[in-house]
Amino acid sequence: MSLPNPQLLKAWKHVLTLSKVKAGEAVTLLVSSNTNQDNQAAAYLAANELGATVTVVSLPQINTELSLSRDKTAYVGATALQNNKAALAALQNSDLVIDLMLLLFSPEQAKILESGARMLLAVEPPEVLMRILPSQDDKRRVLAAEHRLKRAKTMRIESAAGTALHCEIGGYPVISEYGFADEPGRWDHWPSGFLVTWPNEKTTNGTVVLDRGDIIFPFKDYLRSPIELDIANGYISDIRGGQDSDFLKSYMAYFKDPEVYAVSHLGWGLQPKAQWTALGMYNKEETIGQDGRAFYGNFLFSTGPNTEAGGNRNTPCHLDIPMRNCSVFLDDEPMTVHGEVIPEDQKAVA
Ligand SMILES: O=c1ccc(O)c[nH]1
Ligand SMILES: [Fe+2]
Repeated sequence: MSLPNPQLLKAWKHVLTLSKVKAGEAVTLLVSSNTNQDNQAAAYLAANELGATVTVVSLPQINTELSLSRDKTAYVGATALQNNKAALAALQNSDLVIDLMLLLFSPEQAKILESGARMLLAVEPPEVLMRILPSQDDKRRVLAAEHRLKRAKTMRIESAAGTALHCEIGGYPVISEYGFADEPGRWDHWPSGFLVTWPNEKTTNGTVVLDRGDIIFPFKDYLRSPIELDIANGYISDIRGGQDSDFLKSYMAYFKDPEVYAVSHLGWGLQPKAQWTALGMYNKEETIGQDGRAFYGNFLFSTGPNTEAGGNRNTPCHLDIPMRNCSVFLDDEPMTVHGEVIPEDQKAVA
C-alpha cells in the first residue's frame, strides 16, 4: 500500500476547493481497473476533508478487444456506464462527479451533466496534475478567449508549413477547459487550459499541413515528416506524405467508418504551464498527453466525433492533433500568430 502523498492531497484539496466543493455535497468518484490509485486515494481524502458525502462507483474497463491502444482517449464514446442504470443514477444524483475513468464523448456524460452535476475529468499521473495546477488566472484567460470565440462567425488557420483552413462557426457551443468544475452542469478537465468549438457542418475547406514536431493523439509520436490533409466540406478528402502519413491512413481505415474523416473540434492552447516537450519524456501508456493539447499557442486540430457538442457523430476514432507555429484568426482577428498567443490587452476591445 503506497503512503498517501501529502503534496498530492494538497493539490486535490486546492482543485476541489476551486470546484466549490461544499460540506454536505454529494461527491462521487468514478473509477475503473486502470485508475491511478494515488489519485483515487487523494481525491477521496480531499473530498472527505472538505466535508462532502463521498461515494466511489467502480466500473470495469471495456473496448479492450476493439481498441488498438490502452489509452483511454483512443476509443471514445462506449463506456461501462452504458446500460448500467444503477451507476448512472448515482452519478446523476451527485453534485460533483470526479471522473477517474474517462467518459469523454460518451452519451452518458451528457446525461450526467443534464442532471446539473458538475464533472471533473482527471486521468493524468499525479506529478502532471501537480505540475499543471489550475488557478483563477487560468479561468480568466480561458474565459476571455471563450467570450471572443462565442461571438465569432468564421475561423481561419494558416502556417508557413502550408496550412490554409477556413470554416464557419457558431452552430455548435464553445467548450472551454480551465481545470476545475465550479458551476452546475459544467464539465472540465484537470489538467487543461484551452478552448475548442466545432465548425458548422460541411463548411470546413482547405489544407492542413501537419509539420515535423506536431503530435497526433493517441499515437503519441512527434511527426518526423510532414503530412498534407485536403479538407473538403468538413471531411478529410486526401492524406499525402511519407511513413507518418501511411500510419495515419492505415489507423483511420481500421475503423471502416467514413465519419472518422470528419473535422472535429478546433481550438488553441492557453496553458503556459503545459509543455510541448513533456510527451517526449513519457512512455506512451503513462499519460494521455494533456500537455500537448494545452500548451500555450498551439492550434488544436482534431477529427471524428461531435457528441461533446451535442452532435450525433458518435464515431469511436477521435484524433487530437496539436500543431505548432500556426496563426489562428476569428473573423480575421488574430488569436495566435505563428504559434504566439496575442495577449488580451493587444486585442480589439471585446
Ligand atoms: O481535454 C480534452 C481532452 C481530449 C479531448 O478530446 C478534448 N478535451
Ligand atoms: Fe479532442
